[in-house]
Amino acid sequence: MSLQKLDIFNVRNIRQASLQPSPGLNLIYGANASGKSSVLEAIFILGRARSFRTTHIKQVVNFDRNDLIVSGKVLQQGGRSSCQLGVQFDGKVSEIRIQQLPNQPRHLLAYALPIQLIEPKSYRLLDTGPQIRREFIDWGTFNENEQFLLAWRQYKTALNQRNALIKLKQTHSIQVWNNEMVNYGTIVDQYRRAYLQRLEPVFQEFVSRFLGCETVQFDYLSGWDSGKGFRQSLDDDLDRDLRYKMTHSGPHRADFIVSVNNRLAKDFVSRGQLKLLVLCLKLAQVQLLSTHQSNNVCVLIDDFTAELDTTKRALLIEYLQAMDVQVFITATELSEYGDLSKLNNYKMFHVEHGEIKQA
Ligand SMILES: Nc1ncnc2c1ncn2[C@@H]1O[C@H](COP(=O)(O)OP(=O)(O)OP(=O)(O)O)[C@@H](O)[C@H]1O
Repeated sequence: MSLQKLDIFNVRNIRQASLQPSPGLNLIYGANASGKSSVLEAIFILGRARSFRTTHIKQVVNFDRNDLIVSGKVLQQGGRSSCQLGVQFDGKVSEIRIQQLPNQPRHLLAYALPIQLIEPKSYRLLDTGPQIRREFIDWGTFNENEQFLLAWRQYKTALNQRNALIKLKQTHSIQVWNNEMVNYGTIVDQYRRAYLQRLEPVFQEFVSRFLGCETVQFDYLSGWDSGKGFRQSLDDDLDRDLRYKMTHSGPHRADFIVSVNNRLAKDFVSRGQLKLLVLCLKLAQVQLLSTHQSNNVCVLIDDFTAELDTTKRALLIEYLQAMDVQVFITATELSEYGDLSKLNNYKMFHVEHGEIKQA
């Protein structure tokens, strides 16, 4: 998969731009506030129908306009087929078009253009609550296996029904939803565990390259008391659930822990190491997916590498090239990535006051 053409209208300070990116590395460079991150934001919108910088896409629309459009052509199956994608926001609602068909669901967009984003806030993956780590596992599991989404949706439906009964304190039919939750929740749990098991050795490889000979380990927490099992936990939790009007046990409360040399990573590694660990986690996901389905991910790296030293930056570029994925990376100076002339398949785009030109 690679984005062969990208058209942007009214995304932040970019009024209109058209790019034909390289299927390999794309370096987006320019001064501060020129619009580099906005290019990445536009690509993210094309793959997710939302922004990664704001919860309200309305803020992304150019100040002087009422709507934004991002469209693009994605080459699939090594260029044997292509798919036309479009996302339009008219100030009130977003519309997704796939192959000119209007009102398409978000998950089809996400499958057509899988995006891995690495940006300054990514370090939160190991530093804040579990929601962001569940999203991390689910991104990988979702892209690897379409069955995961089906199981997850059935689980969410059962959870919502159970929560509705709990709020009304109507417990007579709660077992029906407990059964559904256990059934689909167990499937979700198995997919996630299997995914993390495959990811762990790939992560270890990246950690060895970027951080040295540290030993890393994942521990997945299912979201219920493992000694009791899911069903028993639901039964035992009922009083507490009724009191707090919510279901406390289940894969919606899952988490995973990253340990380095048998210690909880977030509690003892330095800020710089934490960022490198997150980088390794994200690269491991990309590597795993691109082994599974050739050239399958579009990687966006925004303002993340500023804190990496020159050697690590060069290493990053080297691995990204070896993975054969499409990459968009922002930089204020061209020299930040050293001598790029030895690379194959790269293009540079200069951004100035929202105008983008291939350099
Ligand atoms: N809705 C909007 N309409 C028009 N311009 C906007 C809007 N939102 C933000 N801007 C402006 O767009 C410009 C580009 O922002 P962007 O974050 O893309 O720049 P950047 O090149 O990534 O900067 P930096 O290197 O500092 O991160 C900024 O001047 C910003 O103030």
